[in-house]
Amino acid sequence: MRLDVVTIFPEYLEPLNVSLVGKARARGQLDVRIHDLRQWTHDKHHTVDDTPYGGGPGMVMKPEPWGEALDAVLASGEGAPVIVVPTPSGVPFTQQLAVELSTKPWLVFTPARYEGIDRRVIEEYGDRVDVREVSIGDYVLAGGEAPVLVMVEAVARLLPGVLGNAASHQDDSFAPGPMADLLEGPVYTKPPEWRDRTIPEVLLSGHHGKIARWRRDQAFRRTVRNRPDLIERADPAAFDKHDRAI
Ligand SMILES: COc1ccc(Cn2ccc3ccc(-c4cc(N)[nH]n4)cc32)cc1
Repeated sequence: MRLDVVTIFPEYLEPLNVSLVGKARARGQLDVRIHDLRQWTHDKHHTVDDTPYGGGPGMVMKPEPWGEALDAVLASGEGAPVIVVPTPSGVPFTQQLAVELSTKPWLVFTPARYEGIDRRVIEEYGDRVDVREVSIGDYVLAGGEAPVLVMVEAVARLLPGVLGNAASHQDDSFAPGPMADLLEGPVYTKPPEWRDRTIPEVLLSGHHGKIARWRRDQAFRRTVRNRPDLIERADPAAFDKHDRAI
């Protein structure tokens, strides 16, 4: 997979050089290219913003630099990428969307700042390629770079061979399967006792059936407590009489 990011803060994307994504890049599983939007400005101040038509607070990112940048990026690769535009007003970024994006050969992220990008840029490229406006949550950030870090990590970990243990994402919360739409339950490791706190006996029993049932029970309880909305939207058939008794 190729990932391009166009930003006025290239240094914000440094975390893509470390850990899971950094290792995937080093192994050649990910081709990540970070571009400074200002290289496509032509004035001495490298201007990327201007006042909004119609008035209002803040500034809007000018279309010309983005147009030159995206033309250059799209011309530098084969085929058509999916352009992902982080925005508070986008569709929710979900595990399902992460899975879909992980199947694409090329993603181009356009994290903006100020009050966002001139709408005509979205329209221009929406006429040419698949453009997705995506929100990572119902809270307001100052720009799109943090959402890019979140989305890249969520997508990269789904790529074959990127996660060390292939099973690691198969049991994910929100992934299809018996734990679908349930939150993660509690996890434990050595030592067996820490500050007078011990491990639930069932986890030491070696009885895989009981352990699986206990883990699902814990996940169900945590979901009921922290995300009852996930229970309500789930298929009732997904829960047996034991769950319903909780
Ligand atoms: C209310 O309208 C606003 C418009 C823009 C902004 C600042 N800003 C500029 C670019 C940009 C990209 C993404 C996000 C963002 C995404 C999520 N989930 N929260 N915030 C915020 C962004 C604040 C508010």
